[in-house]
Amino acid sequence: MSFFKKLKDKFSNNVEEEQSTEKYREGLSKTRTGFTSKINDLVARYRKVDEDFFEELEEVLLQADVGFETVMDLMEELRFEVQRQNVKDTSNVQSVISEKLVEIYEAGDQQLSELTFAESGPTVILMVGVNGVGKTTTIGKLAQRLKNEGKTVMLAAGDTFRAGAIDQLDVWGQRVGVETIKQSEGSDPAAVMYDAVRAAKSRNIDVLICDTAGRLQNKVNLMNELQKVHRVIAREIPGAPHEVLLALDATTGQNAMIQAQTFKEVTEVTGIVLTKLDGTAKGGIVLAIRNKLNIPVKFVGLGEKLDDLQPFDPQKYVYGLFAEGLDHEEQEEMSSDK
Ligand SMILES: Nc1nc2c(ncn2[C@@H]2O[C@H](COP(=O)(O)OP(=O)(O)OP(=O)(O)O)[C@@H](O)[C@H]2O)c(=O)[nH]1
Repeated sequence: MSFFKKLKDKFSNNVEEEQSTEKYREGLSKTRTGFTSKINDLVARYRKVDEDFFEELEEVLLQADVGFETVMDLMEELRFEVQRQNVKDTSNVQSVISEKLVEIYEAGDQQLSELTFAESGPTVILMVGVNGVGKTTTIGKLAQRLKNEGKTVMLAAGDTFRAGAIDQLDVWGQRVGVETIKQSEGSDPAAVMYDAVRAAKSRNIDVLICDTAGRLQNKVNLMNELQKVHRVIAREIPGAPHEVLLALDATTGQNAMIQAQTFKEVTEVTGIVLTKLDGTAKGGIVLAIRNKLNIPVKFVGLGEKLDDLQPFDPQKYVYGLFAEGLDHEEQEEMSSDK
């Protein structure tokens, strides 16, 4: 059975999983036009798997922001696998590429993409990231998702620096139907966090999501502010924050990688939310992040709608990358099963 057929089977008995897989397929359509279609061209042009084919494939992967080291690893494994399975025809290479991409992503701990929750009392999620990457939107979407799961949620307007950030978060809170703890613009973010943590505890809130300011201009200031916020939260709830999620804009490519490096240096990032993956043709950045930073991608933004924030799933991701690259035989195999 082909890789795609196995995946499709896995998700087809569950409506939610099927919808989520569909979101990936829709959200990755730009990447498919930019990256997957180039692979399809390559496959059509070469027919035979040889060294020239590998070299061109390497180039396509590099252009999709997959990242140098990941591409090198992938190419080495592909060469090995193609030989082992005696793949001669390029049309069979896609399935091998897909399998390897998932394998590379999943190397190590597979549970990493799940959120960590407190065993008792409020779970605190700290959202960090520079302005404009979609942090506020992500907080709103995440609040909605957690609420749908039956959890009580509260927001903390910790970005007291950027004009309008507090109101913007508050609007999201109202839209989702959760309370936002806030103070006036320019107030101390640590004081907001203190109020919010106390409120979350006294009201038995399950998850408190805290916004923070994302100024990168001054690394020392950023570090001081985040450390102070951390300290205040941890003093009120030992073990908190349970997650520090870094929001990165997928459309900014190499810049996103640099931001991740900087935040990694100033705070302990536990997961990445990769926003606007639907807005880039270079969706390979997911793999580069995993390989280069060794921080799990926990969520991906696949559009502007509330339910477009999806937990990251490497299998659905790879399905989204190649969804329309299935050959005729595979498509027929799948539709005859319906
Ligand atoms: N297409 C798409 N747009 C997104 C996604 N996430 C966020 N956006 C959009 O990106 C824009 C900026 O998001 P905001 O949350 O407002 O971010 P911001 O207020 O500029 O800055 P921060 O909150 O500081 O990050 C908004 O128009 C969002 O709708 C996504 O996954 N896909």
